[in-house]
Amino acid sequence: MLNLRLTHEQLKAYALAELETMLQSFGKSLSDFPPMPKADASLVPDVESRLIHDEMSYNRPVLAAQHDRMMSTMTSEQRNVYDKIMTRVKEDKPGLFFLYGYGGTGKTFIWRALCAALRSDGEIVLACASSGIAALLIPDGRTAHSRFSIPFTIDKCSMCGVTPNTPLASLPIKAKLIIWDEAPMMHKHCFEALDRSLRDVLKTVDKRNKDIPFGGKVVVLGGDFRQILPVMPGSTRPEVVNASINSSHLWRYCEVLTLTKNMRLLSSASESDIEGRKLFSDWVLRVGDGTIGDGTIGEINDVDISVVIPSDLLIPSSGNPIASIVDSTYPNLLGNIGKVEYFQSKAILAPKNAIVEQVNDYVLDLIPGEEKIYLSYDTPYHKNIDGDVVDDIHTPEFLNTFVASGLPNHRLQLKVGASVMLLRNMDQSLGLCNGTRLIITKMGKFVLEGRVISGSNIGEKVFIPRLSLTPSDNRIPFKFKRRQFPISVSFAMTINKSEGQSLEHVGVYLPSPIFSYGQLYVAISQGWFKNID
Ligand SMILES: Nc1ncnc2c1ncn2[C@@H]1O[C@H](COP(=O)(O)OP(=O)(O)OP(=O)(O)O)[C@@H](O)[C@H]1O
Repeated sequence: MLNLRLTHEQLKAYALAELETMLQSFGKSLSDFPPMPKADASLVPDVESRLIHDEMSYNRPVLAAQHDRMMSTMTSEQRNVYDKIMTRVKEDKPGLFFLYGYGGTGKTFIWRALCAALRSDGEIVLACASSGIAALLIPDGRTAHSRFSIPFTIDKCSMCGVTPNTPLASLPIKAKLIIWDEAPMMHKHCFEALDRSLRDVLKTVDKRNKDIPFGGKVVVLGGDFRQILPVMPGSTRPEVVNASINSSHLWRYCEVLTLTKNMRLLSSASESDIEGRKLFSDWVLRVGDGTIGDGTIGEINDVDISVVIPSDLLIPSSGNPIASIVDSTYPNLLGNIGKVEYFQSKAILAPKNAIVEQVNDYVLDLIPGEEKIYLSYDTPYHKNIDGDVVDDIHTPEFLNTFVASGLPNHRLQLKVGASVMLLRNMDQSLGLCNGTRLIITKMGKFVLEGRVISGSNIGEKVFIPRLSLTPSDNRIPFKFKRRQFPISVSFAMTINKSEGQSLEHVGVYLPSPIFSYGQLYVAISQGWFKNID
């Protein structure tokens, strides 16, 4: 195609067709975004056959070989789980499972084995996870929201964007298995919305499906309830518990499968290492179970308690606690600036954003080189939440002061070599999800260049543009847009943000009490050993 010459009009037509193709795979169309022009229908491939083709175009012999390898190392406990799920799929019977296991027990290993088994046979598996960062670990995993078009504002009557007799409906109809990892962190209404939508879609195949959970599909949820439950700002503990999947009416149909053997521990080389890791891992589990602290067990731990951290895990402070935790977590920092493998597995975790910012500012000051400050452009929406009242009473200066979860700060301070984290899902195929970490390699005026240090595309060079973002925090009573790079500096991060990150060398900085056992568990279970020198 060296001599291919396209006119401006032809280029425009192909670009619109490409955009329409992408939008259709998310159940949307250019016509949903006026005043965008429409695409020429003859240039847009049939969406249904394309979606099916995409889910079946795997290298089947390669997957079959991968599957054989995995089966040969599977433990008997894992084999039991695998067989239960595969038998249900082969029998073509409905099934709802929950695969429960703490970090390192091989849940992802099971997802990979199931995907390889079915895809190498030409079957469709829809694999997703609650967060983008966990979705990257599953082969062709997507976030649950994008996979099933789950609405972001959800209630007990919500439905997903997958509706009967639409191209998107063809995928769940043909799928043999649906996998949903990190289920405990998602609100039960998301699962219930999918349940209702699948019943609706699958009743077009057989009327009886409307009375069967998830329309009769085999659905496997997975995760660890010790970790952080759905994040609901301003909610009480009972409200959060009531929002989690095991409080849903669907839970009574769920068969719980359990993995208990920590496979990450067992990959150790020496006996003494294994012993040390086991002791540490037992302590972590006792924190997760709430059976540690003040010598009490169970219910009493509902109130404020103090957990004694073993003295060999504590970092002695030289008088400046931030300097001590930075030295301990990032030894020889200046000799390793820009090195992907150095930053890949390290982070400092803290319970609150304000503390995280103090640590990040400290580390940024240590790094040599020019510092750039990027200020956001904040504008009010001209309509407020309730209708069409002009909402210009909020000045840009006032909007600049807002700090909200998932929203980059108005003032972003960066240097080449800084470790940063994406705050939005940008491009799953490039591994750019909410939570992906990068090292900044160039700072342009309109674009940042970085190298990926976490997830599926480690080492890849990527470009990050500015985006217009709206805070999703509904405690802010009006709407505004912030145009800024969707990142935050991530030498240190909040414990909530660290969930799903593959970290091995973690410093936990706790100048103020932690909110919950779940948070402490997530923080300390990130490292696989007391990796503090
Ligand atoms: N049967 C097995 N044979 C070989 N390696 C295994 C096996 N099971 C698990 N592993 C390895 O053990 C490590 C931990 O497993 P995996 O990531 O699947 O656990 P997980 O439960 O998903 O953990 P997390 O919740 O922390 O992501 C991985 O490196 C995985 O490849």
